[in-house]
Amino acid sequence: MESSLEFSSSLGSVSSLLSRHRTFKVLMIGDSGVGKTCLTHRLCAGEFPCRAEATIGVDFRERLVDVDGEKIKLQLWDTAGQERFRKSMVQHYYRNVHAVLFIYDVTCPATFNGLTSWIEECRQNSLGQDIPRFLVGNKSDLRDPSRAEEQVNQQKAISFAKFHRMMFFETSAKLSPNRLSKMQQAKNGEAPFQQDQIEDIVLTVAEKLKRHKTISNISVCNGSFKVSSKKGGEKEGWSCC
Ligand SMILES: Nc1nc2c(ncn2[C@@H]2O[C@H](COP(=O)(O)OP(=O)(O)OP(=O)(O)O)[C@@H](O)[C@H]2O)c(=O)[nH]1
Repeated sequence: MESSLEFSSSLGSVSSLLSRHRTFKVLMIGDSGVGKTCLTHRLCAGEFPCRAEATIGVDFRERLVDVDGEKIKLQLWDTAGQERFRKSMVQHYYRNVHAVLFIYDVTCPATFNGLTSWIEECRQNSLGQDIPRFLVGNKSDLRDPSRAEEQVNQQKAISFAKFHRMMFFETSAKLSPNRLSKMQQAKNGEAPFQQDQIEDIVLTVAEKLKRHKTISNISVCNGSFKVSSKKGGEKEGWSCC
């Protein structure tokens, strides 16, 4: 009896070990309105939220990814872009971060120019080039070739990413590349520029984290926790899926 109990308890611990996975904290940062919340939804749940409100404090979503047979959990921290909603949370944002996604809006150069201050804030909180960092230009569905000079030039963004040793993606949290391509082709009669799939971003981040050598102290857990998920006032101009 005793030995069968021992056997079943060791089976239990084996199955609990098998169901375990490494969890990585990934910070989503950038100016207010660039689409951090929508991208987080899209990356984790595969959909564009019908409503988007200003994030207060922080919200997070998780996504389990299989990388070469290993389950990797990405815990995406959707931070507040508005200073008044992030003040008290900054120290929580930067604790035990494994990767950062710097997000800007391709139709709003001010959000691209503002990236240096986000990089500086990371540096001040001891997050430098030693962890994987990614640059993501969002809202590519809103690109209008006839107004190219009012938008963020893709080559400029690529150079910026190279300079800061980041991987670069340009994408849309709202529309899939296939739909975008057809729409853009119909609109301009020209080939659309390369669009990155949302799924490529998820897999690239997970793969980078799995293989990253300098990341130590990675938490292994099955559960999760929540700091705050309050959302603030509705933003003007949000659109429905
Ligand atoms: N067309 C288009 N609109 C988008 C896209 N991503 C987000 N939006 C819209 O942009 C607005 C802001 O999106 P949010 O995700 O709330 O932006 P945020 O960066 O989280 O903003 P804060 O919480 O204030 O930091 C909303 O109206 C969204 O519907 C996109 O890829 N394409």
